[in-house]
Amino acid sequence: MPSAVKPPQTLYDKVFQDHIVEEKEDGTILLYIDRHLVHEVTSPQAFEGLRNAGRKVRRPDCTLATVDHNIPTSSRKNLTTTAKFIEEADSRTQCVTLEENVKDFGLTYFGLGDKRQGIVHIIGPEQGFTLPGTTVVCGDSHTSTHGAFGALAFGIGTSEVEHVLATQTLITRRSKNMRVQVDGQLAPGVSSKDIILHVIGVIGTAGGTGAVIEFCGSAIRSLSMEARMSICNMSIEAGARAGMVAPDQITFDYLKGRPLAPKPDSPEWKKAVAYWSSLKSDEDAKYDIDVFIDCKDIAPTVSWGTSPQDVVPITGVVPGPDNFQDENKKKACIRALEYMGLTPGTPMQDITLDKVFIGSCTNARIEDLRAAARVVEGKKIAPNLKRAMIVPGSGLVKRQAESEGLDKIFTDAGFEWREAGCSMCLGMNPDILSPQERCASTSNRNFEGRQGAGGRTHLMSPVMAAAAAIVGKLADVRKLAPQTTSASKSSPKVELNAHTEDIESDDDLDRLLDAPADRQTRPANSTTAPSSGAGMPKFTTLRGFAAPFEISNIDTDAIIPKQFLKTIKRSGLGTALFHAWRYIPGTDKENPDFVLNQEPYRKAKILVCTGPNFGCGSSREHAPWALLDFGITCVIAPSYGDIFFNNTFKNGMLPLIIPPGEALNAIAAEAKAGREIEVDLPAQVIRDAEGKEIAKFEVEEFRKHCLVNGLDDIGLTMASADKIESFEQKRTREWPWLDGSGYLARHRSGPVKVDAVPVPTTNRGEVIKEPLEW
Ligand SMILES: CC(C)[C@H](C(=O)O)[C@@H](O)C(=O)O
Ligand code: SF4
Repeated sequence: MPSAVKPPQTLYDKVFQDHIVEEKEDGTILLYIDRHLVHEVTSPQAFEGLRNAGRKVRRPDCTLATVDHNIPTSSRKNLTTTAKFIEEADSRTQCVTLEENVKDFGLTYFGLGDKRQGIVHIIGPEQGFTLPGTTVVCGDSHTSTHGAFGALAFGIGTSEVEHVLATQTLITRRSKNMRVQVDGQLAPGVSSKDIILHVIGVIGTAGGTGAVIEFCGSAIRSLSMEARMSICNMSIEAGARAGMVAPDQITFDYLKGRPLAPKPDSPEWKKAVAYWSSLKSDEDAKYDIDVFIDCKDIAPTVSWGTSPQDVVPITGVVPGPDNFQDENKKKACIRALEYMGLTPGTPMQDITLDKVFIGSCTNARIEDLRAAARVVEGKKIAPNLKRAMIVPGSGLVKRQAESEGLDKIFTDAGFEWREAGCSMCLGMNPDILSPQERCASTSNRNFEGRQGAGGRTHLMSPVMAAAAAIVGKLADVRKLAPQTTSASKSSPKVELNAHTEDIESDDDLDRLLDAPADRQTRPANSTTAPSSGAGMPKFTTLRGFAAPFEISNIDTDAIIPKQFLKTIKRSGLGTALFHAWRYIPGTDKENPDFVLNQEPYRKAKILVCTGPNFGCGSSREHAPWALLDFGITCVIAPSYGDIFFNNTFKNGMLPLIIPPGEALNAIAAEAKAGREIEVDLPAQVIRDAEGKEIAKFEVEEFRKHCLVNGLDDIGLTMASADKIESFEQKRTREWPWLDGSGYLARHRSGPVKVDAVPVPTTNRGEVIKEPLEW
């Protein structure tokens, strides 16, 4: 008798299914997390929460931490300690706090003095920490990058960081399945960055909302891992929860020999490859959304506006409001043109630049630097440029590039050659744009003020940024380097060898990686900041003024700009809320035109947005913290960025989805008239000031239950400890390579030796001589 036929599954379905610890009837799922990456910006409040509740990190062996966002990218020649090296006080505090936390909780950490340090989404894959079929999370929206390995990887907020640290699980629900199939051959000068910019141009920044995108098709299959990572990286800009690519031989070749991957050709490696090979979508698998793209329609692409969907081919012109049908889009276009200082109809190639930035977790891998260097070689950057920077994604990328002489090509051309970090991608460190400066950037976000208050960002690929640097304007790389074939088409070898720098003995390893176990139970610091350990405030009925907003795609950079992310507390962010809009630029004077500076909205408890996609972009939980601190506990909008949506619930706030139409208009009308409204969560209705019902709303049962009762997620999950434990036993049996066996084994009795340290070689196979000292 044939066994019961299983319905066809997608890649996402398979990985998700293999991580379910517990499933409730209402669809709430406790999901096991295999890999947790941690950085300095989104973790301090999470560790503080653990301390306050006297909790430990459940799986230090599955957790890897580094500093990347805040650090200067200047030379580290004179580095002695982080505390002395970082001049800016708040940045220093965040980095030093992470150092204390990794020591106290016994975590593996790549600090400033470690050549493996780098952007969190670059070091995970580089070390083989990211593996196919795993669940990977980080308090960072671009965690989607790791989906390139066939991992289910997504960004989370700080409350969820704390949840994962404490329980190694997350409470979640199934996402929709979306397929983006890209077929054909990429034309010369066109790379994976152009694919993803083009896709976002087609589907929009809310196109992937609520979905996990599987990228497939002949063009995707031909891409290297680096190129696939650039695509999955920007799934978040397409509004998706995550992006994934089915693992294949290219994936396995990339992973072979990485320190944290199973040892090459061992029985474990073979077992892992067999499992990884099964992670393909079944032929008849169903997708909720399907998008087909033909490579012949993709040209080198650049952004013109302040949203990643504002893209045109480099041969195009700046669009105007007449190019859009939708009223929201017309308004967004007018606003973007004004911010960007552009006139409709201007040829893109006539736009003059001030700065060029080649870096970020999208495009700072070795392949990106090689491609850019090919365009730049033997040329000089244009004299009108004030600054052109290359910021490698990790210390290892930097070393590899230097061993190939790429640094020389760049510096000869007039570029600065920097140390690894996030740098001008978001400018939390000193690398920023001045107001009105215009930058060609290989990063992923062109939001207002993203690279510096008033700064203007144009997104593009590394070869296009390199071409722009030479010309001094946005430029078509095909004119400059007609032979440039897409680097992304080349099938990769393991060229960037992973090192275990400075570890020569077991003692070194202990020094670097292991904190004594007793440190983990350090008593709680006293603090007034709320944390999940302290429980959540209850939400039942809320009556108050609602502030009306008509803007689309209000991103979390706008809700709270980067300069306010340097806090290690959750409180006190109310004055920073909508900072760039709320105050006259460069002053602390209120902008009288901004709604929250007007009566009665200074006392608003609710925010009503008639445009879609509220809270898109970064995972910063500082956005709900700022709203909360201002006094806003409920947001009403047609749709949300996924991570922001989650983050609000974790803070006892209610984000309501009300589709465009009569009900939303009625709420907005009450808001604009300055009349109070009432949000009744138990009854799921909204009433006007007279008590007349003006809208009904849906809310997930479990979330409602937690809000109404003020329940703490972590406490709830801890009650399922036995289920987590038995899931872990199964995991050890079926996927033994997932118990951290590299730097910090879970059940180690003595120091762990790091196996599989390959000899570093250049792309021509020549052995690199050690050491390249700073
Ligand atoms: C700081 C962090 C929360 C943020 C993110 O989640 O994306 C950052 O990496 C960004 O790119 O804006
Ligand atoms: S998007 Fe930019 S700031 Fe965010 S992790 Fe990547 S490099 Fe860092």
